[in-house]
Amino acid sequence: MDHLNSRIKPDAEERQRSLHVEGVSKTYATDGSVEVLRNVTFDVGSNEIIGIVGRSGCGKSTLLRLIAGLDGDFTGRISLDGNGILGPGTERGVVFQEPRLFPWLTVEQNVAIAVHEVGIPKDEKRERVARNLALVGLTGFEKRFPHEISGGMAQRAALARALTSQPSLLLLDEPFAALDALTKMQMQDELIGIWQQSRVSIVLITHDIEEAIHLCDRIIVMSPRPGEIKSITEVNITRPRPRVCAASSALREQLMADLGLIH
Ligand SMILES: Nc1ncnc2c1ncn2[C@@H]1O[C@H](COP(=O)(O)OP(=O)(O)OP(=O)(O)O)[C@@H](O)[C@H]1O
Repeated sequence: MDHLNSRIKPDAEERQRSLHVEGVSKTYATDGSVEVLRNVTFDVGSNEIIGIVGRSGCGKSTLLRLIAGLDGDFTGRISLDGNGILGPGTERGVVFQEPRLFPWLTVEQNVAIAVHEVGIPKDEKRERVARNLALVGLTGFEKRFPHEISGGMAQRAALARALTSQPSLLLLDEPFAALDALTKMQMQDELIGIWQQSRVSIVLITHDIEEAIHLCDRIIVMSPRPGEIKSITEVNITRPRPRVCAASSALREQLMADLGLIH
């Protein structure tokens, strides 16, 4: 990893490792051979929020799908808490850009899906669903159907569902991209509150540099064709983070340069 600048090198020894991604490469065989990821290596520490930013098509969603266990066709190694990832599992919660709620189920039933198959007593299931709905601010909306709530509330329900299986890692694929600017900022702050309470590790994929700076402990910039890690940058801004400050402006400029948007 010599190409990574020392200012941005993660201090892996000091972090209790949660997710370990090592030398991951991925080629899609559809329509010829497309190399989407090349030799991607990074760690996510316990309770850490890692952001992944990169231009459209650089393989961010593909990488998230591999970590989620939705696609096992890759080379390299991905492990969580020392266990190799062989498929989807309850220790990983995933939230996509769209909430993906079942329209015929209530908010509460949609969230309960996460613990449907898990062998835990009914009372505990009910308690977990209620606790996570409260955590995302949806207490009182349990009986509503998805068409009876706003986009922000639907995304909160998706977050509650992802948290209800008590994952050690949350995988968020542009979770706020479809929301209006004000709801998005509110949800970002709420996510920090949820993270502080649940102490889950988070991998956040985003197009939004400001969002990455506001939320993440470290930010990975990926370069396209094939998707490779260009830089990993530590965000040294104390929480609660101001939306605008000298440090965030400097970081924004650096990330834009890493993305090739400015020279
Ligand atoms: N199932 C597939 N078969 C073939 N090629 C694919 C498949 N899925 C994705 N790709 C290609 O892989 C590349 C990376 O796609 P991916 O969705 O991972 O990128 P991304 O960085 O998440 O993009 P965006 O920011 O636009 O969501 C793209 O060129 C895409 O066309």
